[in-house]
Amino acid sequence: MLNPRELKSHKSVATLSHFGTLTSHQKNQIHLYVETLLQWNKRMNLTAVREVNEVMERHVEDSLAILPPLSDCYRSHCATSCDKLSLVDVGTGAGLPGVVLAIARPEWDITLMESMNKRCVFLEHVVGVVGSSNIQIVRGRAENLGQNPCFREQFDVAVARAVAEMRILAEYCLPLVRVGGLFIAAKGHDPEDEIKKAESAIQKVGASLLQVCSVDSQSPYGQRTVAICSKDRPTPLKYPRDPGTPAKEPL
Ligand SMILES: C[S@@+](CC[C@H](N)C(=O)[O-])C[C@H]1O[C@@H](n2cnc3c(N)ncnc32)[C@H](O)[C@@H]1O
Repeated sequence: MLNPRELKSHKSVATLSHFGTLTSHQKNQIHLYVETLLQWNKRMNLTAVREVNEVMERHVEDSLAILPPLSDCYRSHCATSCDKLSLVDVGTGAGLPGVVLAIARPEWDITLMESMNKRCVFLEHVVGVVGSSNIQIVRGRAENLGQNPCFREQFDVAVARAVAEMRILAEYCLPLVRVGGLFIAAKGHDPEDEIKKAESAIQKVGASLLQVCSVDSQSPYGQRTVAICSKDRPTPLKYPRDPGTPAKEPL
């Protein structure tokens, strides 16, 4: 079993700037999460990353790096504090960034949305191991859940990381966000072309692009950026379209 001392002895932990801001209880929860992820990864495909340090840098830091721009933008754009908010992580996979955000912000209500059953089984297990009571897991496709009144326009914030290109993400995520809320897409370096192509899709689902910001230029795995959209008006009922729509083109 990994313990915090073992992790601290790795050189690269010194560069884990966001992780360093967590309490020791939260760090322990992250260690349990990473350990369980790597154990389960031996028998199911959850991540291509195999080493603890790489999981910490690529996945944990990448997830935590979303928090400063999210909090800043929420405070300024939504004119309210982000002490309490509801957040949905669309296409969470192994729980990224959702589980990490739930650990870092135990006062937020986090919904993990994932279409693959076996990944949801892992999520149920790891949430129990970590002991986070602020997480709910919803199995299904965002396109279907976005038409369900239990989820449609119910969240203050939607996030997505490594799920699809921005045009597609706009249709998956923005119908879930309440008017006045935010959608945050975690992207790699140079997302400008992808974001430009998505402008019309973002507008069609009732939103606008607020900002694209670089969040961590120090990462050894390349620059991280987040694109932030604000939900300005209700999404027209025809969106999101059914995933079975024949020959569906991105918006
Ligand atoms: C490449 S993985 C990325 C997972 C995670 N967000 C991460 O950053 O590691 C994409 C995940 O999104 C899920 N997914 C793709 N399309 C989806 C949809 N329309 N609704 C819900 N989940 C979806 C897939 O099943 C997969 O687990």
